[in-house]
Amino acid sequence: MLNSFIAILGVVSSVAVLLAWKLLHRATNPSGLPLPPGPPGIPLLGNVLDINTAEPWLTYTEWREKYGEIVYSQLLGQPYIVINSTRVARALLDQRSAKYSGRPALAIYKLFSVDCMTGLLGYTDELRLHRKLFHQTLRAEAAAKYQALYLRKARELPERSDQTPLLFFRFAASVIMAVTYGYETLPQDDPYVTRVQELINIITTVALPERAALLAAFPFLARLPAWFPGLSFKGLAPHCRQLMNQVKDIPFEYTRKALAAGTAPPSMVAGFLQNQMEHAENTSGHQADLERSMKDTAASVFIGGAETTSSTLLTFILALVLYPRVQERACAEIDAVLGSARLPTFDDRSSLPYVEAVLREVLRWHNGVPLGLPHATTASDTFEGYYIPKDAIVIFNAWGMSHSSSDPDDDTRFNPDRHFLPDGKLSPHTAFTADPAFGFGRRICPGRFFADGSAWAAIVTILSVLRIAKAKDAEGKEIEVKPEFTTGSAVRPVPFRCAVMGRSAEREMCLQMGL
Ligand code: HEM
Repeated sequence: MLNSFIAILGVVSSVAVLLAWKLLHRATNPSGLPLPPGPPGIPLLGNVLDINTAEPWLTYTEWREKYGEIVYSQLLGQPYIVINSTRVARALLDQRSAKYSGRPALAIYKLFSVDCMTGLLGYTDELRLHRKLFHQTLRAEAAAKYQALYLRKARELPERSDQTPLLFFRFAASVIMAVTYGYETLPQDDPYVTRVQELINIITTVALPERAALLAAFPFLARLPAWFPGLSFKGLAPHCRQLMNQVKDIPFEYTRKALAAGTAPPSMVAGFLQNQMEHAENTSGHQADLERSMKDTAASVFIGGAETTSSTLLTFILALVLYPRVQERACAEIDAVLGSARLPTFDDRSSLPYVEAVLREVLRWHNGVPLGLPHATTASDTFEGYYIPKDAIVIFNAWGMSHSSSDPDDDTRFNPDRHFLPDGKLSPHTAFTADPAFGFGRRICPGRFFADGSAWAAIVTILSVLRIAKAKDAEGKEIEVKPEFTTGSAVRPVPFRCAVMGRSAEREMCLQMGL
């Protein structure tokens, strides 16, 4: 339906938009330099029909073979620059971040009221304020303060291991809720967690890039009713707006009340509110604005962190099922360092390099946001003889960057050994928080240190206490599992069966006794 609708609109408006685009393009390319190479496309639609919409990163990786590390394409008149190598991403997104840190202002975000989220803001003062608030709580040294919390929550995982994959979302959500609002989530059916989960489902399945491109090319569509052919997805917008408000307001008010009652533990929001109260006379003029920004930032922590962390952990379990030798080696390393009667802590981290390599490999093998979030140019630029227009959407193909060796079979293999140098030391170049999966420049993921600590705590605890294997059918035959992932802008393994068994009675005892 969406494709046919695009086609109809395309025929009607192609000539006008094509001419307008060409005029605009000529006017903004005074240098006469060529655009980066890319697929030819057809009038108006551009390259819409060339892209594998389920797994666009595969199309972009193919384009790398044909056109190179930087590719120009066009969707419905909107210029897209695809960056296919870390070399070019560092040169443009890191080193020229002043021009490459915008985000596309897409009508679909406004329609669903998610345009206030940090990840979707343009490079504005508001964004800088959000990032400052993030930095106070989530920078490397601050995130390290939560290690005890990560471990406490991770140690609840084995007890409830029959409930994967929901379990991992709840784990991520409960750590994030504690850090952001000082709120302890319920083990099941927590009302806040359920709302965020629903909101994330809507955002990741409805706000698809091709829909965004459609609304960007034809803004009037945002005003047409949801019964209009091809626009049924708009029917979810009112519910999404309502959810968004609840996700921002309810936990915020929880922390405010807890603070007033003197029962609030330290958290991002409690710290902010305390600071507001202490400096009320300085902030009175813009107190309401500041509070709105804090609400948006806090909700962005949850929305940005919960799904990404939980999909990372599900991918880890999938890797354990598919690569039992990796699991054996990681467990052997843990047993050799810990002995049998204690659980790992962050003090053990540097003595567990293979576990570290497993964590890095999870992100390299299949990260949950294969194309990251799109950047946008805020000024035109030239790079290696090519012209890059202003207001171009710039996509970095993080998946392609970690699948770029000369041996594609090796790229698709889960192999933690690739993170070791020949002398047996971990490579300094593949640190978890430096992975292209976290993005680049001024928009790099501010939650990466948090993700690093919480994911490490979860995987080392699971490896210490549990053994994950293929599930068996009624006849005792192993059920085969394929490494398949969902599609959309945020992905996770498709549901798969696995067997979860205890592997150390002594460590389980430690868990039960809270040691
Ligand atoms: C493995 C887990 C994670 C992955 C793979 C991931 C990935 C990303 C990526 C690719 C971006 C966009 C970067 C760019 O535009 O260059 C991003 C942005 C963001 N992430 Fe993460 N992230 C993860 C965990 C987290 C966590 C745990 C949090 C919060 C605690 C978080 C909060 C955010 C926010 C707020 C942004 C928007 C930043 C901005 O637009 O300036 N992320 N993340």
